[in-house]
Amino acid sequence: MQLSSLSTLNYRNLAPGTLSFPGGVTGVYGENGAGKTNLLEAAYLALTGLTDVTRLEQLVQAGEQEAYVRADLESGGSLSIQEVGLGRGRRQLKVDGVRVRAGDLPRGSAVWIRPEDSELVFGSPSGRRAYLDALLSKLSARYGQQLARYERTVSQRNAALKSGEEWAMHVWDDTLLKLGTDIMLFRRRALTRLAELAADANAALGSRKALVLTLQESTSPETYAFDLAGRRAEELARGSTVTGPHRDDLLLSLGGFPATEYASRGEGRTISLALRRAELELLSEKFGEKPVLLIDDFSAELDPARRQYLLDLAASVPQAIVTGTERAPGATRTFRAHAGRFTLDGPEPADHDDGLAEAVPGVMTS
Ligand SMILES: Nc1ncnc2c1ncn2[C@@H]1O[C@H](COP(=O)(O)OP(=O)(O)OP(=O)(O)O)[C@@H](O)[C@H]1O
Repeated sequence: MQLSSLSTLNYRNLAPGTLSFPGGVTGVYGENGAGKTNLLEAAYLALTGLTDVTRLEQLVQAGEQEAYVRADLESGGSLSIQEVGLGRGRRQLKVDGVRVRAGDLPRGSAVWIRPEDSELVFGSPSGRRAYLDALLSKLSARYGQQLARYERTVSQRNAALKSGEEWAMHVWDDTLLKLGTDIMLFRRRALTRLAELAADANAALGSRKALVLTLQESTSPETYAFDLAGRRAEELARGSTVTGPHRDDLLLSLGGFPATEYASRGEGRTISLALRRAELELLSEKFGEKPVLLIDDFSAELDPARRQYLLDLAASVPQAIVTGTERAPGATRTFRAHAGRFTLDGPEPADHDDGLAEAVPGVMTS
C-alpha cells in the first residue's frame, strides 16, 4: 500500500492543497503548531477512515462547516481513491466515487505512532482496551461488528437496569453472553501472537526488562453466565453491567512489575513503541503487505538509540512519513511545515511537486 498523494480542504489548520509522497521515508519538520500532527491525522483518516476524535467538528477548520480529505493510493499495481467528507457529527466515505461504510476501507493500510501513545501505558484500562479493540477490528471485520453489537447491547441493558426492568434481563443476557464470549475468545487467540511480537520489539528497542502482556479478564468464557447471574443485585443497584469484556484490561508488565505504576516515562514510551511495532507486524502478517507508517515527532522523549530504532523502522517499510521539530535524517523527501503549509526543502527531485499544487475537489455532499 502506498499513499501517492493526500489532498485536504478545510482540515484543521492545513492550507488546502495536495501533497505528493514518494516511496521511502518522507520527512516533515517545522516549529510547534505548524500542522505536522494534523497532516498525519488527515493521512491516517484518509487511509483508514478512522479518527480518535469523538467530536468530528474538531477536525473541521474553525469557521468552516465541512472538511474533506482524499488519499490517492497504489496497491499491487492498481490505483484507488479514498475520500472522507466531514460535517457536524457526520462522516462520509467513498472509494472510487462509491459511498462505503468505515469497515469497507482496507483495514491494514496504516499504523500511526505518536508520543501520546505513552497513555497506553500510563492511562486508564479503557485506553488499552481501545488499542486492543482497534487492532483486533483491523484484523477481523467480524470482531469489529461483534464488538459494536456488544457495546450497543451493554448500553441498552444498562438503560433497562437503571429502570429496574429485572424481568427483561434474560433477553439482554442471552445476546450479551453470546457476543461477549466471542469477544473474549478472539482476544485470547490474538493476544498470544501480539504478546510475542511486543516482547520481541521491546527487546529490540534495547530494553533489558522483559515485557509481558496478559489479559485481565473481568470474567471468562467458562464462568460468564454464572458471574453475570451472581452480580444481578449489584447491577440493579448500580444501574450498569459490571461483568464482561468491556471491563477487561490489557496488563503490561515490565521486568515483573506493572508498567502502569512502575515504568519511567522513557520506558513507557518504549513499551508504547513496542505495541505499535507489534501492530505493524500483525497487520503485515494478516494482509500480506506493509501498512503506510506514520510517525509523529520521532524524537519526543526518546534517547538517540530509540530514535534511531524508529528511523530504521521507517526505512524498513515501503513508505513512511516522519514528522519532527528537526529534519529526519535519511529521508527521501523532506517538507518544511509552517502555518499549515508544506514546502519542499533542500534540492528538489526531478519529478518535484511544490506541495500545494492542485486544486482540491469540493467538499463531498450526499
Ligand atoms: N479545527 C481547527 N481549526 C483551525 N486550527 C486548528 C484546528 N484544530 C487544531 N488547530 C490548530 O492546528 C495547529 C497545528 O497543530 P498540530 O498539532 O498539527 O501542530 P504540530 O506541528 O504537530 O506541533 P507540535 O510540534 O507542537 O506537535 C495548532 O495551532 C492548533 O491550534
